[in-house]
Amino acid sequence: MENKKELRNWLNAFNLSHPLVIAGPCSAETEEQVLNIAHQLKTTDTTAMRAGIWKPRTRPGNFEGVGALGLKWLQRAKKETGLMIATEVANTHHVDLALAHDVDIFWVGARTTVSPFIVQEIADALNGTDKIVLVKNPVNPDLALWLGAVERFYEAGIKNLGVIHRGFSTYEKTRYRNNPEWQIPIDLQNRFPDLPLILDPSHIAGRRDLIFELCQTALDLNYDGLMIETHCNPDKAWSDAAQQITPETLRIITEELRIRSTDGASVNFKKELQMLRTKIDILDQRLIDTLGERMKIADAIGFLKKENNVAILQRKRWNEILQRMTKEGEKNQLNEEFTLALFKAIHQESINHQKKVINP
Ligand SMILES: O=C(O)C(=O)C[C@]1(C(=O)O)C=C[C@@H](O)C=C1
Repeated sequence: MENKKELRNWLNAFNLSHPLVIAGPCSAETEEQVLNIAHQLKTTDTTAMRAGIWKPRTRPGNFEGVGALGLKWLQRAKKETGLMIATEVANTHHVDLALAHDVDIFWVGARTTVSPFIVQEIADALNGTDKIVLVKNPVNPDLALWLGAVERFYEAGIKNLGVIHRGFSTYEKTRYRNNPEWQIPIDLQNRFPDLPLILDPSHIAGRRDLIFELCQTALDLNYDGLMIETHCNPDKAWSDAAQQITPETLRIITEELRIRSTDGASVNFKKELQMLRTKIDILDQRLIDTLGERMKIADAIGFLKKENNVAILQRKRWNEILQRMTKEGEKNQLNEEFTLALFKAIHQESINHQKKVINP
């Protein structure tokens, strides 16, 4: 699969003056709930209503979705409001039922994207349709697996494709339910700049107070759309209550978001930007030269260790460096996590250099 302008055709056809908004409850619960939310969303920027019909839950015993019955409610919501309808499919049975109920947008969840077998089956079941298929990132931070799933749909003849960034599982507790790892969707954009990219802030945040800032970051990174969980009574939602917002909050959020242009048009902006980028280029060059010099010293230490039969890893020294550098980092307004990650990478490279010296 190669990047091409046509990948955006389905999105361009909407002719929107704002990012695409897909909104709706985590789960369809009752017909009344679905219709109530649909009518409220109709007066917002929403193009498509989402609702989970089959819910993949981490543990058994939780609410697992209303099943096919909910598709009838979605169909009615579509008829009454004109909104498109979107749901998650996780097997071919779901696909058949969603097709039979005229669902417009099919998304593949993070737990499905990890399985090439299931993705292939779903892709084959959708073959020959003109449905929009959105592929969520896999639970693990693996861009190749994510793009591989997209490619399976592409090869199966589905041309209306997009991706949804919903964050990545981590064992460590962070402020997010799923870590955004922004670098991964940025890499994805570099490879497929025309593949529509949608943010799912609800699953990244896991809590509603982070939704706005996540959406703004996405727009600052040129995302094409947002999929936001929206409920008429979020606190009483049957699943993921903490991360859902009301349609009214959705309206406020979309009104307050600042949409950026991909490049500034004014001559002054371009001049100023060029000047600042030149400064960055100079500093980047200095950084890389400095790192090169540091590795030459690591090589020299490697030779010394070899002659004296001393181990590469020197924990005491390494911890001293880490401590000193995180303090220095803070003085320079550098986030501790960043400084640690940077120096861990430098240390690893230094060890790699010494390994080559000691065991050539
Ligand atoms: O000080 C050393 O012994 C080194 O080899 C240098 C260095 C480093 O890159 O700073 C590399 C490996 C050790 O674990 C500690 C520090």
